[in-house]
Amino acid sequence: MLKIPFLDLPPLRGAAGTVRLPGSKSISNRLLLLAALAEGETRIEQLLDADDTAVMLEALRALGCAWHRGSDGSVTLRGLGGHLPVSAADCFLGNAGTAMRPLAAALALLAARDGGRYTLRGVPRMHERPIRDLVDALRGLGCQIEDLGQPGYPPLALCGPSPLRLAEPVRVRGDVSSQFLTALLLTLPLVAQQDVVIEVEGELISKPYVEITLALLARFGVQVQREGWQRFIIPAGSRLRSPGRLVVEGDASAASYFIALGALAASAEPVRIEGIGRDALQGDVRFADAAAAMGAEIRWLDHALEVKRGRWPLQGIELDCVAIPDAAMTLAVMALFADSPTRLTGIASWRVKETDRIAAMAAELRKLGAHVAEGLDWIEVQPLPAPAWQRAAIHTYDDHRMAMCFSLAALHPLAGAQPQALRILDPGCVAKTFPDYFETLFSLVQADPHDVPVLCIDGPTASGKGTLADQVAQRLGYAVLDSGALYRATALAAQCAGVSLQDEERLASLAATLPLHFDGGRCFLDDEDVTDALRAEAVGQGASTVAALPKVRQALHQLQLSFRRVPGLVADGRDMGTAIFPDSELKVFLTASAAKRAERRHKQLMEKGFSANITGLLRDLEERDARDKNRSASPLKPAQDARLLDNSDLDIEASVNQVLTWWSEGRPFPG
Ligand SMILES: Nc1ncnc2c1ncn2[C@@H]1O[C@H](COP(=O)(O)OP(=O)(O)OP(=O)(O)O)[C@@H](O)[C@H]1O
Ligand SMILES: Nc1ccn([C@H]2C[C@H](O)[C@@H](COP(=O)(O)O)O2)c(=O)n1
Repeated sequence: MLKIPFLDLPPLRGAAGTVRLPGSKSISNRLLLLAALAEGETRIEQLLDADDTAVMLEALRALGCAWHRGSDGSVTLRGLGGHLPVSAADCFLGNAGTAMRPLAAALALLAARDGGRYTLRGVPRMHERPIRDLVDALRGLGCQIEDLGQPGYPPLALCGPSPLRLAEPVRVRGDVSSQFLTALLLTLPLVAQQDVVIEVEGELISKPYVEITLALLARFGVQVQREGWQRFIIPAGSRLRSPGRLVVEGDASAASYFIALGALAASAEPVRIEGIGRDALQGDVRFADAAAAMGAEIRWLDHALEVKRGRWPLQGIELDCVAIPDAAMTLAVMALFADSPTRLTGIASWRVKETDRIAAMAAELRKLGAHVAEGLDWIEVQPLPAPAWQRAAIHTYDDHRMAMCFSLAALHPLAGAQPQALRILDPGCVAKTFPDYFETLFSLVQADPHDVPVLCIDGPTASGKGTLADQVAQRLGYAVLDSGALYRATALAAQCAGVSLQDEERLASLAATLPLHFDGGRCFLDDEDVTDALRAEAVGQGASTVAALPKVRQALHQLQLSFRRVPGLVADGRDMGTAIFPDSELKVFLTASAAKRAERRHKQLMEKGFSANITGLLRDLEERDARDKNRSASPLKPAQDARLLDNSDLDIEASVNQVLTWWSEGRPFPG
């Protein structure tokens, strides 16, 4: 997961491969609530593990529901059988509408029936998201609900006891959010000693989400009767009973980004999306039909779909999106790649989501250069001609879907536009529903290696290159190449195989076939973790010796180039800027006095439990400097266009900030 202020996506030109979707948010949070309220134990597999489910799980724990996570990621909940063991709790629900609405209903009804006082709060945006229609419906039933902030919005207190009035139909508006109806449907079985009737006022939106609710209630033994979409009856005696084990299907809204990716960029091999298929419960799966209408070639399978580019350019569509409100955002970005306008209607609910999505979408599409018109419940996007694409920093409004759908704009070279970086601000907001979204995207996309930015940090031993490279890479969301580790691994492998450090041929063949891989910051030769062994001074000296051999350097060249992958690379070594990535955007030559470097290395070795003598270290590093500088093959020296940074008197943070300042200066973004 990327917790960084911005992520620069390089221009992307293709896509292929397989993505396994995270569990559906809507299904996950409905199942969590049902399982917590039901009789019996429920094991939920492939539950979404993201911010919105985390706040739901924490709230359930605060309400007395015991649950545990298995090693396979499943969550098992011990159902409360409709009775809360605590009479008071304060629950923080972040910005999770799928937690706030049904919990408000459940706690209001249970407090009315059994007594108690429960409070529900969220982030500031949650306190701007209307809940009045649900609160009015619950008050109509006799529930006591206190507005703790602005009336009609969270935070709320749900209090009781108070007599419930279940004889008359409960009326709820259905034209703002279907979640109000869902909240009542999920929770009224708790008090259904008699038939309970819900009547919907206004035209119900997002009906497929209500279908999910009804299907999941059926899995918990409650068969809701309905007359069209206006009247629902929860039969007397309904009880929530655990079905035991449930599997969450993949998130259909999240699938939309990969369907669009396939439609835009998969020309040879498809993008295969696993976790939903033909019989998916979620309405957003119908996004695939909209994508097909724009030109995508889609193959439906039982539990997957495969998407390729069909018609190109895409064609604009006019679509009532009332049934696919979340996924519809992706269509607005696809519209840029079409040859006729796209008009999306029936999206009034966008105004009250994580942000005002109509306003946000229009503002950010305009930053890219698009012509956009908007109304109360519609948006119209004109195709973006190749020369009109602008370099932009996309604001994401703490809205995961803004971040995910705008990432597709990095495919602009496919529209013939000038390749340029696209900045996504606050990319970590995807944690709400898809914490690994960007990592997943990177595993599927293709870029021209020369478009993938590289930041080189070269310099003498112990100057702090590795430390600086790691921290800069973390702040940019980029990968790291510790090229010294490749020479160190060659020296270590030679030592283990009894190969002389003068035998250039054998050393080169060892280097060319090194069984080396990196995982979670650790370095492995075959299956052996050699991270610490590589740092031994003797191995460093051996590395310096083998690194002077041209054939060894040649043997490691391609391996180093292969680290240049989307979204970018920070490479540290001696010749990153001079020999391996001479076209890199920023080359830093990092130095510090020999005395400072010896001091730092001494401290570093002592901390790792190696014995070391500072005078010996100073002598060794001066010897190593001399060998690295004076060898004929790629000697240690600053590239002509390198920035020099002497960090003898700079701490790590100051060095990192200096490099990030240089980096930002070199790639300005408007706004
Ligand atoms: N600016 C700094 N101020 C103080 N200590 C630093 C600074 N930069 C790095 N260090 C410390 O110096 C030690 C050596 O740093 P590091 O391992 O990053 O150097 P290096 O240049 O990558 O070395 P090598 O080339 O041998 O791999 C580490 O313990 C690190 O924490
Ligand atoms: N690009 C590189 C990286 C490293 N070396 C050599 C020089 C060093 O003495 C040795 C170990 O590197 P370190 O881990 O200390 O950075 O490898 C090189 O020649 N070129």
